[in-house]
Amino acid sequence: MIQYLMSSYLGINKQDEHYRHVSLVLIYAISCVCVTTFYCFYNTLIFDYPKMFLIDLAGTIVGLLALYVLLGLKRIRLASWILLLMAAGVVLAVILSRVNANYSMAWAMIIPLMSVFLLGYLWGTVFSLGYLALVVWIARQGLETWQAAPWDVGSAVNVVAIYLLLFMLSCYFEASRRSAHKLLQASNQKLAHLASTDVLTGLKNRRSIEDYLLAHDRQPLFLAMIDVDDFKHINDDFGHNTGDEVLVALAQLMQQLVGDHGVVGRWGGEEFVIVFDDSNVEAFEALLIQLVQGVAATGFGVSRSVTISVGGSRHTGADHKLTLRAADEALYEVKQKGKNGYKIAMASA
Ligand SMILES: Nc1nc2c(ncn2[C@@H]2O[C@H](COP(=O)(O)OP(=O)(O)OP(=O)(O)O)[C@@H](O)[C@H]2O)c(=O)[nH]1
Repeated sequence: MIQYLMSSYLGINKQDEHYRHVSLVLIYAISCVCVTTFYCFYNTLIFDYPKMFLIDLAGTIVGLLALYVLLGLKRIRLASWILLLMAAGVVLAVILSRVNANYSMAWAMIIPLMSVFLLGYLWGTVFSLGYLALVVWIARQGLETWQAAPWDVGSAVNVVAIYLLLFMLSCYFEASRRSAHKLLQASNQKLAHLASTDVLTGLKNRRSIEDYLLAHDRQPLFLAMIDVDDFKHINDDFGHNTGDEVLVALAQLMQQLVGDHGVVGRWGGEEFVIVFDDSNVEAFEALLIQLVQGVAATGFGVSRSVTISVGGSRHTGADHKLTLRAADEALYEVKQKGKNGYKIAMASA
């Protein structure tokens, strides 16, 4: 339910940096409403206590207000403040009530935890320390609640020490939560990069190119399939490592020629693909000529000419697999006709 409310009202999902913080605020607001509503019934139907009923009713109203501010107005910080002030008020009421002499101060200990979790370090610290000062001041006034544990130096030191310890613990957990989230985000980014990049050339890989085509399914584009001619001979004559170096150099050259007019990817083996971000066929054809001539004119450090065959097709967004097939068929025709050339398929997909 929490997940559903968070994603539909606030657009926050589990990967979001603020997920844990906001879910805590939401859980807290819902719990407040549930508990105070239960006590509203309890203090009327089971144990008739009109004064407490009114207090419980006020708690329910404040809880609902916090929920509205959080989910309706999307004001997370304001909702956090409302909830924290409500908790601080309840704790003060407990401390000031004469009947709670034995344990009244114990309740103050939830404030440093709640303030850091709900408001973050800065305001959590300000609120927490301000509240500690208020509690100490109340204790110093006597107020007839402290006879059971007199407010002497010893008790003051102990209360302050426990309070600060809880405050530091909450800061520690908040810090570790944030750094764990940062690490997770960094490793997710790294994984996403690895999953979409070709290890040898650093170009986009096949999956990434297909995602790119799917993401541009409404925009007319051109696509080119490129195959290095007789690459097997380069490997056979100069070795696999040199073959790799040629592929890397080819990737760089193609990226340089395409520039920011499109994206270059490695389809697999000695096959590359270019998605040309323009619907102008003349510009696309000019690029293919540049590619074929540019590769043929480059040395690549091997005593053998390196050439490419290119098949192009228009992608209108219908089905990128059809576009790829059309480009592949055009490429096959170039290979059949003697390689080192290009062809643009007439049919478009
Ligand atoms: N060095 C290197 N070679 C690769 C890599 N991937 C595929 N190859 C080689 O590329 C060659 C492709 O050979 P073929 O499919 O016969 O194609 P080709 O020799 O280019 O011939 P045509 O396509 O007809 O021009 C094979 O020898 C593969 O081993 C790679 O990452 N590095």
